[in-house]
Amino acid sequence: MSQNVELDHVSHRFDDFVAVRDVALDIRAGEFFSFLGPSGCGKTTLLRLIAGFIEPAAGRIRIGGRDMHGIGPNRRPTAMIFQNLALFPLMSVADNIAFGLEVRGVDRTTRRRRAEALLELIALPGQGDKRVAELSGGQRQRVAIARALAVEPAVLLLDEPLSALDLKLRQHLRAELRALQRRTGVTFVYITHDQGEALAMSDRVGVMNAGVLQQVAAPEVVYADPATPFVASFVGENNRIDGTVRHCADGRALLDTALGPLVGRCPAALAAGSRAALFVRPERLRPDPAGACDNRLELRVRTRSFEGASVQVGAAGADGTPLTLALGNLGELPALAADSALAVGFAAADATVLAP
Ligand SMILES: Nc1ncnc2c1ncn2[C@@H]1O[C@H](COP(=O)(O)OP(=O)(O)OP(=O)(O)O)[C@@H](O)[C@H]1O
Repeated sequence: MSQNVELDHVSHRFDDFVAVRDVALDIRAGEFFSFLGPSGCGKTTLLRLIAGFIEPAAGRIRIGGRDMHGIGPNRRPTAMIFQNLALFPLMSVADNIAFGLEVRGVDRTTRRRRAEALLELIALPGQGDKRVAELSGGQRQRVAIARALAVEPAVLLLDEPLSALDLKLRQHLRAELRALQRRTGVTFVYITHDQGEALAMSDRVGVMNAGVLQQVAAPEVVYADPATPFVASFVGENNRIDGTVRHCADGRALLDTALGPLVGRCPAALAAGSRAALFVRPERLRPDPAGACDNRLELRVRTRSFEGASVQVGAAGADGTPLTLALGNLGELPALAADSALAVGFAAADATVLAP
């Protein structure tokens, strides 16, 4: 059974330092939710607040509608998986998985049965008698997840559980973790500084910076419709062009920039004369010699790097503003010699204009 997690204006401070600032959010029952943000932004603190290792300085946390104030970690319907898995290396895999059940006084036969069912779930059937020390990194990861699921938590809290693994394995386990979450229906609250991980696995992502939750939305929305300049820059590659608002109406803003006038979508109204930044993704810029797009930039090529599926082009405007283009490797690629002129265009609908 899964439950929702309600963060009702939660704040936390360490002495004078505010680590989590007024976070208000309802994580839905059965959702895969990720908190994404740079190191030190308060993700772990938030997870520890939900787990009950620390109590919020202000605000309330409710799980399944129940106020968690004063309820210790082992009495909450949560289980947590840490970065360093803290498995017992010399114990068998089955005993590791059943450890939490043993602590709760569950009898041996039930423990064994439950461990075997979980070994099936994590695709390690019949491996219960192996020692943890005999398993690969990825297998240990799955055992740690099985151990956390053994006590049937309503909410599983995961603190960067893949960060110690190599890239290939991490990518493989992303898909597995996602499938496991779907199969069990348990609410997953995942924290990571890896945006690829958060985007690939989550139903919704909460992007954090300096203790503040900046945006909560589906991965596609966070990528295509960033709510703040921080989200626009932190999630994926982005080009930023600063300027002054000439006018803003009907969700569109015209910006005067050193690269000429540019138009983009603006999610929030901007006052004429105010400073703003236009963001456009590298894959949304394309060579546009005929000037067919809403926006046109006259650039000079600086670098060209062939990356297999795409070619990354580093370029700059007359004022030195750096821009990156990602051209899909779909046909003949332009030669783009260093220092050659390059006219680039993009659609207004593909650019977001935000107040700094
Ligand atoms: N026990 C503590 N005492 C004092 N300051 C702390 C304590 N725990 C965390 N902090 C501070 O609070 C801020 C948030 O820390 P937190 O561990 O939540 O960040 P994080 O986003 O999880 O970072 P990372 O990805 O590096 O783990 C940091 O600036 C950190 O130095």
